[in-house]
Formats: sequence, structure tokens, C-alpha cells
Amino acid sequence: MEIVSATIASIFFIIFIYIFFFKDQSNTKGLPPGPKPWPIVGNLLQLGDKPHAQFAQLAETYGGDLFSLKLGSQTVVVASSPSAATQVLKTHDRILSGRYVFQSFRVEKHVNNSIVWSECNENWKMLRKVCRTEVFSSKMIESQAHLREAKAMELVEFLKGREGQVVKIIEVVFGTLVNIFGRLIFSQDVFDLGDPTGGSAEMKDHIWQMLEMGNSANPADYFPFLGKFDLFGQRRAVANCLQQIYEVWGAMLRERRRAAKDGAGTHPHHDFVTILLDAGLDDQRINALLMELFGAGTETSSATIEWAVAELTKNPTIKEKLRREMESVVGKERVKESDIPRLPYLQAIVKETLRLHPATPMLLPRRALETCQVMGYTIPKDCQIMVNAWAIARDPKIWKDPLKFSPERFLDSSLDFKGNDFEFIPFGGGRRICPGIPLATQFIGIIVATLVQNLDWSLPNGMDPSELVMEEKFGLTLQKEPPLLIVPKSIEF
Ligand code: HEM
Repeated sequence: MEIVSATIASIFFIIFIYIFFFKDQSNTKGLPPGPKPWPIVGNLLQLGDKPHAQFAQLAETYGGDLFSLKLGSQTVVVASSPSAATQVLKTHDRILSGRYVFQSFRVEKHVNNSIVWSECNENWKMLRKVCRTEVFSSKMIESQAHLREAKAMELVEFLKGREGQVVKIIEVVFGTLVNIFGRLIFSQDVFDLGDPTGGSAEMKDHIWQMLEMGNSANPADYFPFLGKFDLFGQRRAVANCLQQIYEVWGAMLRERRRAAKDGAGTHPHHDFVTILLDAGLDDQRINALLMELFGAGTETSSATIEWAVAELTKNPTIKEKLRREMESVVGKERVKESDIPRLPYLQAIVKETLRLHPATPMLLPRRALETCQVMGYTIPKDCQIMVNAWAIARDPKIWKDPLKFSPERFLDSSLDFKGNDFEFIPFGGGRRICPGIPLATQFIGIIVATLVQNLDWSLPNGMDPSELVMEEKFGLTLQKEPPLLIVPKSIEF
């Protein structure tokens, strides 16, 4: 009897929840076609750990341009062709420029001062301007080239010291990137490559924690009514972590401000903190911006470098061709960032890596600010929009042999990732295009070139490179399985 009452009560409870929280689920009029959603969960059960690949298949079923689905109570529209991407990122760029802010990151102080998560408001415009004209200006990028070159060489020396041993490449590349950022931002190393307990352990732990929290799923993203309860404490954890990071940086900012006031003159290091202080930004904004540069720049760039190393390991003839290009262009000199414009094959390798393995396969989710019509379909206000850059870059209708790693395809082509060629958009497009492109391309170029010029490597236990199976997971690839393990080998230089 009790079981019957409990079952009836549960049914009523589910119907209640359905009616009150999910009634908009039936409001699919005019939406792009898509798989039929289940009550309450929508299409969530169809979502595995590689949505970009599953979404590519769904796109084929539903006409190739736009399809829609329900993730819990959220309506999501996915653009999967260059023409659909053009509509989202260019034609309707303004109306579709809102961001869907992940529930764990809805920490008011951070979102309001954020480039990544805020709306395209006056504050966002000002921060983007500071990025364009100061932080990522060609003058700034050039003036810091020696730092990146030195850190790339430090990585090589570290790997030479591990000759014959197995190294998990993502760990050392990520550590190198975090240190480059530490130097660019506040003139300090954060990691000690050879000693996991060394470096600024506190800062390192906070950064790891933030990235891990960014990667963990939050049920409230599918059922927003859960958001205000923060059931699993994810938002509180992000807020705590941010607070701790801001305290460390706050002390440094106070010290820099004090030194400037005491007439100690300009800080001896021309780093991002100096620029942001000179630009008159307050501590809140500086903290948020620094956090975003670390967050948005380190994981994406290190994942791309790991993929480039993986592809070069799989394709030794391409690695050899790159080495020969460097020999003929820079000879016995150590490769420098200023050589990159004269190394077209290196540039083509970077582009081909970004084509096959975009670090954010579906860009960052956008949100419709108003209801609008796209390609004859209705996109309702507040609908989430994703652009499947991964699927577009592997579409056999657009690319010859799309799954083949072939840098040659970029050699006689003007195709670029700056947001004008919608078949190749690893950095997104439109007003929210990644502002870090000038820095990211320098990092990736100089690290790949320095590794290839100074080192050789193989896979552990005589494993043949053709056996190397490479899979990407959704979004950020820190936890990529299987991790790429290499055995470094010094070469004559
Ligand atoms: C391989 C490296 C990188 C990739 C693939 C990448 C990719 C992306 C993508 C796809 C977006 C979203 C664009 C859109 O919504 O249309 C984005 C936004 C952003 N990226 Fe990057 N990024 C990389 C490196 C960097 C670096 C090095 C920085 C800074 C140091 C950076 C800072 C940002 C910021 C601040 C945004 C937010 C822009 C906005 O919403 O207005 N990224 N990135």
C-alpha cells in the first residue's frame, strides 16, 4: 500500500515539476528541426562526453545547417555549416552576442568585470579595447618575444634532462605556458617544471582548481531553477577560489601602486599589470582580467601544442620537413619568434592543428538577446547558440581528405583563422572573436619550432606512431585520454 501511495505521489510530483518548470518545453514553434525531446530531460540522455561529434551526426540528420534540441529545459540551437556560422557570427552577430554564463561561474563580482562572461556592454568594450591596443598590441607582443623564446628553451632543456624517460607532455607544456603567463602578467614564474611542490605552489593550486571547476558539469545548466540553490556548492567553490586568487594578486597590486605613489618610478618590468595600472583600471577589473587571461589562454594553447606534438609524432615526414624548413631559413641560429613569418610550413602546421583539433570545439556558448529569424527559423530570446567549429572543419563537403593531417592544404591558400573564413573558425568570429589570437599563435609557433629544432622524441615501449589513437573530449582537453607520453631524445644542434 505504501509503495502504491509513494508511486502516485512521485507521479504527481513529476507532473507538478513538469508543468511549472518545463512548460516552455512544448514551445518549439518555428525552431530549427531536431530530435524529439523526452519530458523533463529533453535530449540530455543523448549527450555523451563528445557532444561535438554527436552534434555533427545530428546535423547530418537534420539538414546540415541548423538543428535544435533540449538540454533539460534549455533550448539549444547548433550551427554546423559555414553558412549557418556566418549567420550567427556575422549577419546576426549583435542579437546573438549574449553569453550563456555557466551556472558555476555566476559569481556577480566576476561576471560584471569579465570579458568572457559579460554582455557586450560599455565595460566589455573598454576591456576589449585595452586588450587590443595595449595587452595584445604588436608592440607589446614583440617586446615580450624574448620571454617566450627563453621559456620554450627551458622546456627543451627540461626534456633533454629526461632523455630516455617517459614524460606526459601536457603536464610540462601546461607548466611552461602558465610560467610564460606568470612572466607576461606579473613577471614571476608560477610552476617549477622539475618539482611539483616548487614554484608558487599556492597560486598553482588555485589555478588548477579553477580549471577543474570549469570542466565539471553543473546540473543547474540544464535545469536553471536549481541555480539559485547551488546544490553542490560549485558556485561557492568558484567564488572562494577567485577570492583566494584575488587576495594573492591584491597584495601585489597594492605593492605596485604603493611603489608608484612613493615615486619609485615605473616598475622595472614592462608586464601586463603595469599596463593595466597605467590604463587606470581598478583592482576588481584587473583581477578579473588577469584571471581570464590565465583561464582562457593557458589550457587552450597547451592543448593545441599537445595536439601538434601528437600529430608530428604520428607523421614523422612532416616533422622532418619542418626541421628542413628551419635549417634552410634560420640555419644554425636558434629559432626566434621573428623568424615565424618566414616559416610558412610551421604556420601551416599550426593552422592544420587548429583545424583538426580546435581547443573549444563548439566555441563558447552564445545567447539570443532577442527573438530573431535565422535561415527561416525562429531563434527564441535567451536560447543558447553553439557553433560546431569542429564539425565544420571536418566536413568532407568542404575539405578534401578532412581527417588527414595535411599542412600542405594551407600552403597555397589564403584561408585564415581571423574570423572571415567561416569554414575555419577555431577562434570564433564576430564581435566576440578571441582577442588572444596574436599571443596564442606566437606561443604555439615558438614552442613547436623550438621543440622540433632541438629535440627528437618517440613513443614509449617501442609503440609505433601509427598506433597512436587520439581522441578529444568536449571542450577543454586537460584530461585528454589517452594522455600523450613521449620519450625525449637529444639531437645535435
Ligand atoms: C589556441 C588557443 C586559443 C583558442 C583556440 C581560443 C579560442 C577561443 C574561442 C573559440 C573563443 C570564443 C569566441 C566566440 O565566442 O566567438 C575565445 C574567446 C576568448 N579568448 Fe581565446 N582562444 C585561445 C587562446 C587565448 C589566449 C592566449 C587568450 C588570452 C591570453 C584568450 C582570451 C580569450 C578571451 C578573453 C575570450 C572572450 C572574448 C569575448 O567574449 O569577448 N584566448 N577564445
